[in-house]
Amino acid sequence: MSATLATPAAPSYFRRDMASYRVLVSDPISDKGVEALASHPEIEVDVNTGLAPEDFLKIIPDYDALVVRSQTKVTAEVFAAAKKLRAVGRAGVGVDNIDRQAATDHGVIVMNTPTGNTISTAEHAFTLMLSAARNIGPAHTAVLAGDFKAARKAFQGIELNGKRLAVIGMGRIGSEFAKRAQAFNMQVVAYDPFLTQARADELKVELAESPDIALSGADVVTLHVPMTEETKHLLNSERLALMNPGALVVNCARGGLIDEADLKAAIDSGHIAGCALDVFEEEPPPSDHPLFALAKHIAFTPHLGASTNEAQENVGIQVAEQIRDFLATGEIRNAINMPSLDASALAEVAPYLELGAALGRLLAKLGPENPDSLRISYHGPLAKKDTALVARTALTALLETARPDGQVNIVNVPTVAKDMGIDLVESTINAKTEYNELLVAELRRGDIRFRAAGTIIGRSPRIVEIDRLYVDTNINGHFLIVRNDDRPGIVGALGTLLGNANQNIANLSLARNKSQGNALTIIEVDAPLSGDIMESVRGIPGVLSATGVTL
Ligand SMILES: NC(=O)c1ccc[n+]([C@@H]2O[C@H](COP(=O)([O-])OP(=O)(O)OC[C@H]3O[C@@H](n4cnc5c(N)ncnc54)[C@H](O)[C@@H]3O)[C@@H](O)[C@H]2O)c1
Ligand SMILES: O=C(O)[C@H](O)COP(=O)(O)O
Repeated sequence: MSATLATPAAPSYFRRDMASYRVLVSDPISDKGVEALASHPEIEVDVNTGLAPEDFLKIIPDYDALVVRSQTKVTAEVFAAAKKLRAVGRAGVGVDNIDRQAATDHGVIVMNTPTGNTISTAEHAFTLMLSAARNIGPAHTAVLAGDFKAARKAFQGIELNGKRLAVIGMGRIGSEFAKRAQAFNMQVVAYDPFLTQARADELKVELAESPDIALSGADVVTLHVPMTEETKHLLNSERLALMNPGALVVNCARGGLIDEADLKAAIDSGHIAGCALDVFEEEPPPSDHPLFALAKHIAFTPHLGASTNEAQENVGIQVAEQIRDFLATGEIRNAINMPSLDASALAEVAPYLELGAALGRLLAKLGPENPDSLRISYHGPLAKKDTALVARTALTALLETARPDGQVNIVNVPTVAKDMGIDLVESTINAKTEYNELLVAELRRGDIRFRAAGTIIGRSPRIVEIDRLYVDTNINGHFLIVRNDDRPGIVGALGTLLGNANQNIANLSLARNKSQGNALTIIEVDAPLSGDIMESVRGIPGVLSATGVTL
């Protein structure tokens, strides 16, 4: 399963220079997903599910990417051990089993597949609501046990027609649940901090301004929010008390959203009729879980919301394609810890990513030490393009000089820069420049400022300005950058010195600062310049400063 990567479409800056990638799939995903990964000639896939945490820790250092569902716990300890890891793909929605901060700190991108299991999960949640309302589970068990007659008396159901349904979390799954409930003639009220009145109108649901308002007088509540510190135990005894007597609770999102002890107490008190749960605070739940003692209006499933062939094929293939494309081309889709950049946006801004990296490396050599900010401005039509990663790329290249060996990358660079006290400031400027589009990078320490700029000519990035002097140079190669008095003979002396040192000159760019009587000379050479050559350059009369830079 390994060979050489096809011609990369992405900027080299996003890829590591390596022959192949190893991907570990540590939770079961569909065969088609595994095939989509393994079909890439450069990707070697190992499917190794159900690993004990200590075994997982032992093998994770060998992998460049990891694919999980909800079982594998990708903790800070895992990220610390996973020195080669660049990406974690979640075949599903919830990422609460992945330590997002640790991933970001270690420069690992985390992606999920947000849409692949929406319908299956909404259908499952809806099925759970119907089951609890009509006692399907307990009645089924009673029939099998020969208690047909008794069960007909015991299992009086709840009709949903006309009942008030509170949907907490009106995202993808919540919205699909609401549509199905409307087909059952339920009155839907929704709470979601990101739900606009226009969207609520479009979905024909009542918009509640708070969870309490949504729950007040509700006959059923269904939860569809992510599990976070803020949403933990969002359904507790106070909120359950707001619901109508005889109400039902449905949860197909995450167990921790409900205080299970409060729920049990509310059911025991008779205020809440029952519950339908696909997820539990602890998974698997203990077999003597207090809620399992209930006899009526209950429906429990073992986290099956996304477990259909259709959903698993969707998320398995999606995650495989996302990881494959990220490793092979740098394309970023559905990332949760950095901006995404799809294939067409990536193709459009790829030359600017290369240019941003070159400007970052240049400023690291020529700009002030101990900078407090890097300012990136986008001029002309570039200002309207998807530049989200250009500034990150420039900042990464700048900081890489201080933190080599892959310690900083486009994922963790905001955190690293913050720790170093460096602000990244971006701006867009519509005013015309000499160039159609211009990318300007300026490094500052207090009042000291140093800037460089570049543009794209054809498809080639060029540096066109250094320290406000116009130049024209390539962005890759070895350069001698000299500040010198603006008088005859200096360029000749530089050429002679380099010739004597057997250094071939590939290109030369000159810029004169007439008002100050000095000039900037940029000479591209075939090989890096040694310390001795640099000393000799600095010794040429009229040379004010000289720096050797490899971009
Ligand atoms: N049981 C399963 O197998 C299964 C399957 C898929 C998803 N899930 C869970 O369902 C959750 C929802 O999935 P989705 O695809 O609809 O996600 P989504 O991102 O489309 O929707 C989540 C919504 O919750 C809202 N929200 C966030 N905090 C909130 C709060 N405090 N109160 C109210 N709303 C809040 C968001 O604004 C968003 O609209 C996931 O986070 C996942 O944990 C479970
Ligand atoms: O968040 C999700 O996508 C669901 O909880 C599905 O989890 P699973 O992939 O472990 O079934």
